[in-house]
Amino acid sequence: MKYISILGSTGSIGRQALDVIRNNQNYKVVGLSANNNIELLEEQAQEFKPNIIAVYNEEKAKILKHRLDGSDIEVVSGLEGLNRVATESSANIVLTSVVGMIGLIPTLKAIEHGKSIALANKETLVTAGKLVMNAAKDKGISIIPVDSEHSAIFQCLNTENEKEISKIILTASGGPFRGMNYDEIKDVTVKDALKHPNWSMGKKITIDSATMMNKGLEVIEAKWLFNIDIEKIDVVVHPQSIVHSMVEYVDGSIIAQLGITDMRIPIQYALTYPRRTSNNLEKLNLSRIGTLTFEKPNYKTFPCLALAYEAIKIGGTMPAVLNAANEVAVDMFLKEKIKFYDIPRIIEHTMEKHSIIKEATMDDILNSDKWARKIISKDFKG
Ligand SMILES: NC(=O)C1=CN([C@@H]2O[C@H](COP(=O)(O)OP(=O)(O)OC[C@H]3O[C@@H](n4cnc5c(N)ncnc54)[C@H](OP(=O)(O)O)[C@@H]3O)[C@@H](O)[C@H]2O)C=CC1
Ligand SMILES: CC(=O)[C@@H](O)[C@H](O)COP(=O)(O)O
Ligand SMILES: [Mn+2]
Repeated sequence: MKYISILGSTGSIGRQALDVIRNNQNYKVVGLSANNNIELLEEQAQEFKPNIIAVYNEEKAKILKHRLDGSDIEVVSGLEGLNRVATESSANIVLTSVVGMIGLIPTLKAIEHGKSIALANKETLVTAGKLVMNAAKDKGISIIPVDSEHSAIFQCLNTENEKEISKIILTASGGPFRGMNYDEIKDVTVKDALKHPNWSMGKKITIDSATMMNKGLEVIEAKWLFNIDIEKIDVVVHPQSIVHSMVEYVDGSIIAQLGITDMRIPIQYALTYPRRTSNNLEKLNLSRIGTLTFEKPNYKTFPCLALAYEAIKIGGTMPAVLNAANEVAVDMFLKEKIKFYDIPRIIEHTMEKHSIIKEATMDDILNSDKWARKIISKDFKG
């Protein structure tokens, strides 16, 4: 039996993970968490009977605590609450599926407590990849990727010699605005940007896919996860999202992982690794799909992808600044306070103003994140 805590159980990944667990008798849920959605969290708690649940929002936590009074489930709140769920003593694996850099500290705490990590929260590695991977190495714990591209690469690397890799090729759907030009995209609405062609996901990552920042964040995530030079990470647009990513070897062979667009497959793989288990999900029918196509990304129309490459090449605290600026800008776009191309404009402006710290400590990273958020509220919210 494996014991799991899920950070962000009410989100898209969290809900799908619970669905995987419903069909897998080898898992017992011991911790769950949400930000605000206490209705769903309560339902999940009643079904899975964890030892502890965390609600980030203090007021909502009080309400849920009152409702669950007399039950065996402990209700905790705030960042401290997330840390408690991440380090719950009976958990041996933690699925990090909160959105945003709020996932960083609980993930680190889980690592420090020797928990295996099933990593969906890409912002953790984007902001502090070096420190997080070093902490995992020191503790001898594994980080198994959940992000579909990284799960694919992880599977393509299995059994191969790392020295023989010539590059990693991340596939990108191109998002809802693939093939369109600046004039066609500049006035898009939030509703337009939330129409991902292939995947059903949370709002923040769906906007990231539309700007292609998602692929930029994934390039950085891949660099740290697979310990590979940024020059060896390529992006190719693959509108069908069937090839989840590829690894090219020095002899010219490319190994790819293919599958339907259902996150329950990489989630299940991360939970059952190194074994594979059967499930009731639809199987990929290649003859029905017929054609798989590939094209170059358009860095001009999607400047966020270029900004992410720039941030990781600069290194130090810059990726944390890129990430913070992106989180704030996406939130402003979702609230209809800014237009689509203001997202890369805000990120670029914030990166230009930042004085980077090269050998960054965790405090440097957290302070740079705070600095970026403050600068944006000063320069753009007036
Ligand atoms: N969805 C997908 O298919 C994929 C997602 N990912 C990555 O996985 C992560 C989660 O994405 P996704 O599931 O789509 O996101 P969602 O927005 O659907 O869910 C986010 C989860 O995090 C919780 N949360 C949000 N803010 C906070 C906070 N401040 N403190 C504590 N909890 C918080 C939410 O709680 P509440 O419900 O109460 O708001 C919810 O449980 C992201 O990093 C994303 O990039 C990676 C690959 C695919
Ligand atoms: C499902 C998943 O892993 C997402 O990150 C997805 O890849 C987003 O699609 P884009 O390729 O459009 O960014
Ligand atoms: Mn992905």
